[in-house]
Amino acid sequence: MKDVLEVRQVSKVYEGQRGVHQLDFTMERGEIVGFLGPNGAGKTTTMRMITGYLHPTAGSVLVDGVSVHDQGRSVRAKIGYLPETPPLYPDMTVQSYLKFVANLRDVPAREVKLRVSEMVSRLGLQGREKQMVRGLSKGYKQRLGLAGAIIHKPDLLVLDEPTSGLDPNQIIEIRDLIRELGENHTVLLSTHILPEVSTLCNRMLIINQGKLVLDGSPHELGSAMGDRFKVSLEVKATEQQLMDVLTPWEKAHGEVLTGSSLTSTPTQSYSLSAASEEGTVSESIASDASENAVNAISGTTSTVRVRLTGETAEDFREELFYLLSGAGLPILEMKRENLSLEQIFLKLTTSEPEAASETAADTGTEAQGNEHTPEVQTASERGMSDSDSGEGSQ
Ligand SMILES: Nc1ncnc2c1ncn2[C@@H]1O[C@H](COP(=O)(O)OP(=O)(O)OP(=O)(O)O)[C@@H](O)[C@H]1O
Repeated sequence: MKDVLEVRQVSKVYEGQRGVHQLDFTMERGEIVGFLGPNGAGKTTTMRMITGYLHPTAGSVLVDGVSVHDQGRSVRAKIGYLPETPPLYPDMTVQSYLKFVANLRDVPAREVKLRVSEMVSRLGLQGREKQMVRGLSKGYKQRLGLAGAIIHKPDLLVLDEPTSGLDPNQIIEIRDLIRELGENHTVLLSTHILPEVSTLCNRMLIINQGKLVLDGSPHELGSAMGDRFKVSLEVKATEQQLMDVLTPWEKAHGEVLTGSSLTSTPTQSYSLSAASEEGTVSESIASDASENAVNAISGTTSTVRVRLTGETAEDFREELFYLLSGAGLPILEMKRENLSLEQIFLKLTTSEPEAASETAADTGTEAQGNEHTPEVQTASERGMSDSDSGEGSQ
């Protein structure tokens, strides 16, 4: 499929200060791409260069194969842009503003009336045509801004934080609108709201300190970053009973436990280490035979907590459920522990500049193995590593 947008080795330097550095990505027709990054990462700079409002210091931006900066006006007709603060005129009515933008965007004179009424109904502005812009709520101003951004039927829609400052109801409305717009447009959308990316976008780009550090699908990010499937488990069993069942499970995944120490000592933490780095192992076992851990099996049982890591990102919870229930060991709790989008974002954007660039280079802006991703432990990982630190401690 032909790329609607090509961003080729684009850099922007502001008075000696780096805005963005050698950005390189493309967008296919019909994609809704989330553009994420911390404050000052370079999102607005990138969007302004894509839409032709800012000249890159180096590199080029092509829309439908034509350079935005060489072919100016004709290419800009293919682009719709909603800046973070839409350029609305408070003293115009909704209708007169839309007419004004239609003329500005070279909509043929005979089509303007029809196009304005199309926008009014598409963006849910019916009944407000004669209302002054200044009297509109923020949500309706955003709708009007969106109407202005698409009135000339652009191929590519660039939205800079379109839901920023809206209340939760307005956010839902605007997201629904963006989803609808995505049916007919290719959309690049910057946001600080991570769940917005999961619900709206089929792909996301993360930028940090002016460099692209990740390009991938929000749903496959974890596995693309080498995040293997993890669960924590609380089982009503003795450790011996549990490991009788789990050791074959580990072996089936090609792993062998070494140096395991599963002696039951109430309220003490244990660690198991894997035979290899790639280990599919129960990484940490904490036995908590406090008064809450009622002995129930054979009169000698406590509850055992265990954390299992699969070899891959494949979900093994169902298999585990049948395995343990078949062995008569009740699962009291099973919790997935994979990286959330927030944790992935933090991993990629709390790195040092050079680490960030290495990550981009390593991934080729495609997420791959996590060998070079910065080591930022999550709170739960930190918790686990505390107990892990005395490997095999008893
Ligand atoms: N006109 C300018 N002159 C000088 N430096 C600028 C200018 N505009 C942006 N910058 C710098 O370029 C970098 C990227 O800024 P940009 O506004 O693109 O980031 P952003 O990701 O959009 O941030 P935010 O999420 O806060 O809107 C920042 O270091 C910023 O200070």
